[in-house]
Amino acid sequence: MTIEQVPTWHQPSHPDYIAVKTYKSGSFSKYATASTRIPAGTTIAEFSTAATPATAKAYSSLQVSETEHIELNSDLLYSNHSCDPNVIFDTDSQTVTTIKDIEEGEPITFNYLSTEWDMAQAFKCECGSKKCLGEIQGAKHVPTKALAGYFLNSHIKRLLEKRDGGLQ
Ligand SMILES: C[S@@+](CC[C@H](N)C(=O)[O-])C[C@H]1O[C@@H](n2cnc3c(N)ncnc32)[C@H](O)[C@@H]1O
Repeated sequence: MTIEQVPTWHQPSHPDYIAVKTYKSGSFSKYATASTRIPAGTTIAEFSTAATPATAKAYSSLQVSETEHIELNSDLLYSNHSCDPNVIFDTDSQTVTTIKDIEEGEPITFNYLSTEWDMAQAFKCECGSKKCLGEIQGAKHVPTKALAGYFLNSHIKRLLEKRDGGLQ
């Protein structure tokens, strides 16, 4: 298992929108929540500000192109995956935007399959959504039709097209 990253940034990094909470003991127990009610369509962060190139993909990195990964170096790291997410990480504009109204205290989640092709560390999803996809390993491991209806970043669309002709 990849070692958890010790925060090197000033916390909280995005207090206007994000409060980090802990929900269990042990590894990977932190999660980002809304520090206030956030309406749909709100850009809550620009991740280029603090991000640095990742030397290797890791549980903490975000894939931003077919070959590049970054470390976010902010509380955005604690955004968990959901198969029914409420924000998108747009790697072209390098912004995080809400796609639903999010109530104060609600987890901030995005679809890791929208950024990650073949993850360094797979996990069994605990999002609890009715449409939960189960094991999350990256878009490479998911049938194309299961990704229909999700926001996908341009590099994931290109990789799907190379794999099997794109969304069908
Ligand atoms: C970038 S971290 C997200 C923050 C993480 N919860 C933490 O405390 O560092 C990604 C890791 O969080 C866990 N994780 C994220 N979303 C999850 C989910 N829906 N179900 C189970 N584990 C999840 C997995 O261990 C994953 O490798």
